[in-house]
Amino acid sequence: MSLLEVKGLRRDYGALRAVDDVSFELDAGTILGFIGPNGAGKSTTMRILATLDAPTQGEVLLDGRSLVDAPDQARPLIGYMPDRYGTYDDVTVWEFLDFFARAYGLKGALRRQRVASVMDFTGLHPLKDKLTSALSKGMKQRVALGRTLLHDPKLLILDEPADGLDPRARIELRELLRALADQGKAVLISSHILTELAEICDTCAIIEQGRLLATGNVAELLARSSGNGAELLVRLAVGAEGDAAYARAERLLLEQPGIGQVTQEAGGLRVRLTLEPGSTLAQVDEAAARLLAVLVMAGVPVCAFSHRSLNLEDAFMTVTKGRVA
Ligand SMILES: Nc1ncnc2c1ncn2[C@@H]1O[C@H](COP(=O)(O)OP(=O)(O)OP(=O)(O)O)[C@@H](O)[C@H]1O
Repeated sequence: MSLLEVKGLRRDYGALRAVDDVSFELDAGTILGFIGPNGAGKSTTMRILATLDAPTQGEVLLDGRSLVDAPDQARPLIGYMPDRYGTYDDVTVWEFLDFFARAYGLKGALRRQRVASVMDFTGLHPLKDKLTSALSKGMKQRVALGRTLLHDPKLLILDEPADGLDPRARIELRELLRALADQGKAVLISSHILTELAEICDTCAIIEQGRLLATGNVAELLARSSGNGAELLVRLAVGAEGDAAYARAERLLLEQPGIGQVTQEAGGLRVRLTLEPGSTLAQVDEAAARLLAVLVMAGVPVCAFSHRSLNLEDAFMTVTKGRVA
């Protein structure tokens, strides 16, 4: 049995169906990325899972018990970080965490121990006497994450926690989330930053206009949505031949197996290579090498050739059509 089971969740706001028949499961010790464009229904779903809103229809089981019927019993198991979190300006980091630890009902030595352990885990100890207003965005976000951990919840629901963070703070957040999953927590994280989620998550769920379009691990999503493949960039030293060299290269490429699309751009040719679903990265590399050999042996003046494997962003763009509720 999964820690979290979401079954046929629906949320209507008047005539608008913000969440439409959403079902998924999340196991302890795993991270699920919830991906979707603006207005897709991510925050609405997360608010329901955090017991801050009730579904129009559907069921959510947390540790086997209905979160919809008994939200009070579920709350101690849940840590929720909304997309807009506040920190009070005139309190220190320690005061902020201690205040919320009291709100969670933690008392005496246990409270002190939980606040200290959360500050250790999030690396906030050196900043404990600093005013939260004086912290950087990355550090404020750590304080907010620390707040959600004080009562040691089993399920973490984090709504766009990486939004607005610089690359270093994102990497640090990623490491913290992985450590939390290793401790056995189930983590649900939403984001627009698709490539970030690919590195962070065990599985992903793509949502658009309230409906789940695809779920699975990143490799499965790729295989299902676009097939394994790569995008090649080919630049030519055209010399006297001019644009005819590009036309020649394009014709040659389109004759090769697995080439679905070739577009000419200012920087060269952008080529979509699609392999059998389930192909390995090594097979993608080999196919790219074969194409380069074909071009060179045909006398095409290739001066730059690069390829990148398709990633979650490509899967997302293929699966969603850019529709926003
Ligand atoms: N309280 C509300 N009343 C009416 N409509 C709402 C309410 N909350 C959300 N919506 C609508 O429900 C849809 C889903 O919104 P939601 O905030 O869940 O999307 P999201 O995927 O989190 O988007 P974003 O990435 O922009 O935060 C949107 O069309 C939104 O306008």
